[in-house]
Amino acid sequence: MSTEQQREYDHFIAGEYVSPANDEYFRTIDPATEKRIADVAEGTSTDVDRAVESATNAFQTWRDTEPVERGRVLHDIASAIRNNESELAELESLDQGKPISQARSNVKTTARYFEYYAGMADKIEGKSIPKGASNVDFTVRVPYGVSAQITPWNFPISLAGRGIAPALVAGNTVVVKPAPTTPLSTLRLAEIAHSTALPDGAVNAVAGGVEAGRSLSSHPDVDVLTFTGSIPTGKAVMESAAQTITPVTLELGGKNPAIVLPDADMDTAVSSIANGIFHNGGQICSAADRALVHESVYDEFIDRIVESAESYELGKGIDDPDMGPLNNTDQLEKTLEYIDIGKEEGATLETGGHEIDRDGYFVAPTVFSDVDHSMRIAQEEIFGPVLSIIPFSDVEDAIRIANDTKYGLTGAVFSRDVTRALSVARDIEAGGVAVNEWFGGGMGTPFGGFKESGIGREGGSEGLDSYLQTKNFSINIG
Ligand SMILES: NC(=O)C1=CN([C@@H]2O[C@H](COP(=O)(O)OP(=O)(O)OC[C@H]3O[C@@H](n4cnc5c(N)ncnc54)[C@H](O)[C@@H]3O)[C@@H](O)[C@H]2O)C=CC1
Ligand code: BAL
Repeated sequence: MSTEQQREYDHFIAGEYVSPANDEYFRTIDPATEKRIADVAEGTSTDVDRAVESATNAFQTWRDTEPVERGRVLHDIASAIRNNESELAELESLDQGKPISQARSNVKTTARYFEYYAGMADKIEGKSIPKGASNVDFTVRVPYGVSAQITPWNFPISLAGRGIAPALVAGNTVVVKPAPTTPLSTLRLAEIAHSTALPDGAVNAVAGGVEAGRSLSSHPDVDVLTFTGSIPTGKAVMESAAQTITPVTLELGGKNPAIVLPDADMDTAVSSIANGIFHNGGQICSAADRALVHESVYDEFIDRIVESAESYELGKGIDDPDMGPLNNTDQLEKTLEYIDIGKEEGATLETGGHEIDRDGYFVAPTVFSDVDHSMRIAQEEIFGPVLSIIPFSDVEDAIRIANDTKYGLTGAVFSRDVTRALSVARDIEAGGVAVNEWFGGGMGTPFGGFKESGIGREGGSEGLDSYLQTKNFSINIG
């Protein structure tokens, strides 16, 4: 299959492509050209019912598959992903807008999730509880059943892999609903997963938007839910899940602070924060949204980060620029609106601050300085290439500003004095804090938020815990 040829995508249910129940399709377009890529099945509650039923049927077989065999299948899925790397990366770059080299890296990351969790297949252990000579008491860890996964459009394939791999290795089956503006790579991922010995129906993908998402998150036969996206939709998903007491993992937004202390290595701070806010066009929950910079290095930091922002080349993903377009019109409008808000609030626009005059959803890398932390551009998630720089004179003040939002996802501290950096990092209220780098995580790193940034963790062994429940056995041998 070539991305040039396939112009219509159906749901992937029970091991095959299936037409939508109502025979309706929506269009996904190339955000760099605004031209149609493909028509995609519009998921309704009937399609979700079929997918959940398929996952329920496959659960019986998959749960009883030997753990070591489940691990082998995950390794095979990883190999199949690697064998299709070019096609998947092209699809992702076209549909999402990101530079092709970054799309390739995301596909490799997806394969790595399957490899990482494959190794855990035969290491899912319970424990024994000492209760004396007349009793044996132990726990086992068992899958929930059907795992529903609702994914966003910023890292479509790798976030699908981050959830599907641990769900499968634990013995669950999956229904995944990708975002409507980036459905293609997830549908292909489901197909590729079934080119292995995975039982038909163990991974189902239903395309669509709010209706499909709502049907899935409120489905009575879904046993565990994973959602990545906005806080309002996360709250709606949690409310749905509450009706059936379904456990949820929520990975929501961020307004992440990077604190630059007076003794920071400026090369490291500038390059890390520029990458932290402009990578993927800033469409990352863990982006470096706010730079809190000590007044003694404030002017130097601004000059250097502006120079870096202005060096970014923008273009079509397939031409591998530094930055692609934003993914969709809503995100373009939201970003431009926040740029206007920043100007109205009185922040100083240092560079960027405008749409690029060409087809597609391109916004210039934007830097605001003299931002007061009470401004909306310092409090609300923009999800675009917009950096807010806030000066500080006292480190206690910087920590207070860093924590004064409803979010608590990530943060970073830049200083040559690692002890000092760690003591500041200790006081930042976030699920993950880096020192002298941004995006420090990996497969084994638990990722998730404090406060309204989410519930639960993804990645690492904590990411596996989300897909396992504990069962206790107590045996009287007295
Ligand atoms: N934490 C993160 O990584 C992400 C955060 N966002 C934030 O959300 C903002 C808006 O982006 P959206 O795509 O509109 O986010 P969203 O949270 O509405 O969408 C995320 C996913 O949820 C699905 N969905 C939408 N409404 C639903 C419902 N009622 N029940 C179940 N599923 C539903 C969508 O189809 C998509 O698959 C962005 O500007 C950004 O601030 C967006 C994407 C990823
Ligand atoms: N595929 C990204 C843009 C869109 O379909 O709306």
